[in-house]
Amino acid sequence: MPAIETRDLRKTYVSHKKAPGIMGSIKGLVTREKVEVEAVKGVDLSIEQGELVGFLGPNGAGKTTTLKMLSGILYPTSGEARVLGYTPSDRNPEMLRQISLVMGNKQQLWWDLPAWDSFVVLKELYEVSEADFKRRVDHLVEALQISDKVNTQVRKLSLGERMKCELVAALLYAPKVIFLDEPTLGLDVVSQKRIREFLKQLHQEEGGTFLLTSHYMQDVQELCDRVVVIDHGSVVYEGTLEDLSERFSDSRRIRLAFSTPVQEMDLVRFGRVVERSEEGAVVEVPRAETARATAGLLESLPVSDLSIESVDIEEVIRDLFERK
Ligand SMILES: Nc1ncnc2c1ncn2[C@@H]1O[C@H](COP(=O)(O)OP(=O)(O)OP(=O)(O)O)[C@@H](O)[C@H]1O
Repeated sequence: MPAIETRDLRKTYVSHKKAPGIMGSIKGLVTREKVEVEAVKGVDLSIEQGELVGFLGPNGAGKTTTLKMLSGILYPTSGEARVLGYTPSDRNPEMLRQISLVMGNKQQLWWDLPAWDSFVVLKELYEVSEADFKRRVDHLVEALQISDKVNTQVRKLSLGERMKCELVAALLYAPKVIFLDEPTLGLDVVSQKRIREFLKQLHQEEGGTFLLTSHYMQDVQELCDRVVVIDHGSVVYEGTLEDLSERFSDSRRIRLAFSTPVQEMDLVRFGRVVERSEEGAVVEVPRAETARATAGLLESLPVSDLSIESVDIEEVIRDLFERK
């Protein structure tokens, strides 16, 4: 049985538009214009236990809405969702004890208390035994290198330190399914890297099921075996990042090393020059032209080494979203 499964999952938000000003408020008491936003439009997902899947999409694609439906925060408008065999919107306590949602832009820790106090409250809420709590928190705090921070008021912590404490809070009851919505949002590169390494280690050690959204492609590249791309509420791709690049990239990059310097004008006839130095260059060519351009470069220039690369995955995804 997959850990996460959805069939034709849909969510339409309904709100009411109010005209500006006092007159608008008064008018709104009598007539209100209804506005509907179809945030998720028939999403089918199947994620096996132990998978670490990246959930990608541009702003407003419907990622957070999907994660909220999967964690039982929002009711779907229609369709089905199953997480560990439970229907999330039933909010069965057994399911809630086995899942966790971490949101980079929301916090569950009390602002005015040290993180440790929040951990203790969560321990009671999730009925974690004293021994398990101690073992688990010690392990998480050490892995995230925040042992000297957990007794400081949360509002005095840096963004990265706070996020690490949030992760401890979300994981202290050892959930089996973890939804991570932008866990590295706004963090400096060092904290981002630490969190990535931590998640990788946690996944290796415990083999939980992770569904991760991130706008940082490095998070996705380093962590996820598989990605699901959503746009305007619908899934537009499901598979590996390599296949995504194969399918949606129309070009290839030819990386060259030269035995003697080569001028830019000698390169432009083969394709777009992306980089050039005394020692080498990178030329981007249409995918169908790769063989011809490679042969031409080898024949006419002092090439000492050559390799063909796919275009950076970040660019492929940006292109994919823009194309849509
Ligand atoms: N409470 C709400 N009421 C009305 N519309 C909403 C509400 N929450 C989200 N939306 C709309 O639903 C759509 C999907 O939003 P959602 O937050 O799920 O996207 P997202 O993919 O997580 O985006 P981002 O990457 O920017 O976080 C957007 O058009 C958004 O404006």
